[in-house]
Amino acid sequence: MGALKEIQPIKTGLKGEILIPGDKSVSHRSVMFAGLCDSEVKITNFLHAADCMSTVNCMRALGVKVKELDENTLIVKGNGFHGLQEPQSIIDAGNSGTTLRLMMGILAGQKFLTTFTGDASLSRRPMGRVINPLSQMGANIVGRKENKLLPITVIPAKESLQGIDYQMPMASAQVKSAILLAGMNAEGKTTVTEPYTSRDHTERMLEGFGVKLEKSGTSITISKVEKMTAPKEIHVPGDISSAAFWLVAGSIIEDSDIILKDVGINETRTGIIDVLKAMGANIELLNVRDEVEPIADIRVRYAKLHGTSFGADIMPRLIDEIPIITVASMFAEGETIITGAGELRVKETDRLQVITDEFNKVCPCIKGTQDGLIITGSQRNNLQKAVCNSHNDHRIAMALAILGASGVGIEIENSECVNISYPTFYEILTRFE
Ligand SMILES: O=C(O)C1=C[C@@H](OP(=O)(O)O)[C@@H](O)[C@H](O)C1
Ligand SMILES: C=C(OP(=O)(O)O)C(=O)O
Repeated sequence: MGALKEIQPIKTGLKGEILIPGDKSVSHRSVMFAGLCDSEVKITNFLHAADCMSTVNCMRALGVKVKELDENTLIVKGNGFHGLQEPQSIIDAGNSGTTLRLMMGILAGQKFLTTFTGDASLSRRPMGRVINPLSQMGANIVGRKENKLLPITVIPAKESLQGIDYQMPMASAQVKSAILLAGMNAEGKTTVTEPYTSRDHTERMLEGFGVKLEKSGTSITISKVEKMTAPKEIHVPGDISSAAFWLVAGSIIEDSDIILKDVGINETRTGIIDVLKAMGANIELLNVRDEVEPIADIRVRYAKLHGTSFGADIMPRLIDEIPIITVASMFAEGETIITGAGELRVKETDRLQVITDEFNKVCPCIKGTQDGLIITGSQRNNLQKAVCNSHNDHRIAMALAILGASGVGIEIENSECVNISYPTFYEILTRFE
């Protein structure tokens, strides 16, 4: 059993400012894309967390130089678009689905062999969703359980990859990105179409690297690329998925009035703000500015929340925020009904199952459905101090911590997994105890 962490209830409202650490999705992509260029790229506000370090280690194993100037500043120097080199050993993608799935796309058209492994959680997660379309393009990728699970080996394809027109069965930025990245090494055009638009960091950032994309509705088309041109510097915006914990804490802890600094507000990620506002939250965007991604400071003040309903259409815009939205719903008046969230079953854990199993120990008010949750609210005075298990899922651990801090305290087993996406999370939380 990993570390047990006790979280104390927060007695007064949250006040002051919180600087939100760099976006995980953008951090991954910044190292991957810079590593495909031949000039030095400086990456600032890089998220120094375990998942992004899996990507750094992976790119290093492929011959890319990554220097850490300090914890959050990297200098990346690749060997050009055709300059990746065969790794000398197996690459460990750790806990990171984004690392593994996007790298499969980058490696599908390479002329050398790469084998991946990962931790127990990643070894359970479905990889057929990427291996199938890449195989249709001519890639030769093998894995356990009929090419569905880690360990996975990307074998050099006998012939060049061919573009495809692929209708994705689910909205997933990782699947979309893997296909687009493979499409950069494929003959002809590669088109992906999603049921709903997922986060578009890959598309925006590739454009920033001089790659041309055509967009139409939820379809994106890419053609073969010979060279990517790196910007000199990439500034990673703050991660709204990390800000989400404070958006909810500030909304449900009485007397709170906080400002979350430098948060990315790309509209493919801001579903959490829309849902909290629909629940009556007091959230204001300040100092909105535009870089490669739009950024703002976000002011959040305590408000009386009420229940809401939402489903598949907004899900890709808040996919990682369901655990913390569940906490908000437990404090809101009335019922919250979440549908279209089946993808949560294939994250670091089956998050729908873990939410019902663990949050109900604090207050039995959540019913799991096949693709969602039904939460009975107004539980502020019905919470018990329980010992709950994160199941090594970082977003579950942080949501449990906010649930405890906003109520009567909590003990969290396997608490250290916050290092996957937000290593300073507990440090900031204890500032308010
Ligand atoms: O592309 C990305 O950076 C991510 C996409 C999402 O996964 P899916 O594409 O599997 O939905 C999200 O859950 C994950 O945290 C990061
Ligand atoms: C699902 C997540 O990440 P990944 O798929 O990259 O492991 C997450 O961070 O919640």
